[in-house]
Amino acid sequence: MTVTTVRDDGVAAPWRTPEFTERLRAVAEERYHDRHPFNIRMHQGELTPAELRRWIANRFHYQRHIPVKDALIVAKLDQPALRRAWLRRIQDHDGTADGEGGIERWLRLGEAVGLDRPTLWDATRVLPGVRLAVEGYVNFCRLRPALDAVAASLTELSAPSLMRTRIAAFERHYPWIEAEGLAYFRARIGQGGRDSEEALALVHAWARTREQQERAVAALAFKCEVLWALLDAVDRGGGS
Ligand SMILES: O=C(O)c1cc(C(=O)O)c2c(n1)C(=O)C(=O)c1cc(C(=O)O)[nH]c1-2
Repeated sequence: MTVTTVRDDGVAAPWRTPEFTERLRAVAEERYHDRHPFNIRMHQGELTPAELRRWIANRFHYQRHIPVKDALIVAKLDQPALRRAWLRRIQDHDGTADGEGGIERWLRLGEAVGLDRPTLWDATRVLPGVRLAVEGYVNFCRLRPALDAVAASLTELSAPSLMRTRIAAFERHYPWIEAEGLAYFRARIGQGGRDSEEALALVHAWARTREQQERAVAALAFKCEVLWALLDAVDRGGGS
């Protein structure tokens, strides 16, 4: 039970840092897509090759838009040090030259399951629900203040643990996928841990009032829904 302190002016006092952190972590854990039935089936080794290909082709649509939404966040930052830190995320995905970066690693994952690059880039396999979920996330970061957009990225608090589970599941249940194809997930363990700690520090610095703290928690809940809706669409399937 948490006690809500209301000040004399009737405005709820801000949560102290440990309670605020606890609330953010609770959302990132309890509503995270590692609990989605599709991910559970993936981890139990129950996905068919066609289902894995469907997930990889549709998740590419998310991956290719992450640097786009990060560029929208950079445009909201007015300090060189903040922009420098956030620009590194774009570099993680795009690399500094052709043949590098997270998008390249995801394309190689696609090739490891038999999806060629043009098929991933032309987006013909992208399901309507996935398109909407990704657009919802990009537009959220376009239209909301930096606090909300950065707080939404905090799903990454739970991502490193999911990456470890996923790598173990792929090695055990889907040996037909070459180990080299899993490089994307291996790289994300370190990147996700570092990104989420940096984002958490920014959210703590910027959310000074209870209203701002509640906005941050709501932004994170929204992002959990984006990831959940994306997997709902992939789970349901349809199309090729
Ligand atoms: O595979 C996943 O389950 C997963 C989840 C998330 C996430 O929690 O948002 C990201 C990623 N992967 C990812 O690869 C990634 O680059 C990434 C960036 C972000 C973000 O919101 O800025 N989330 C995620």
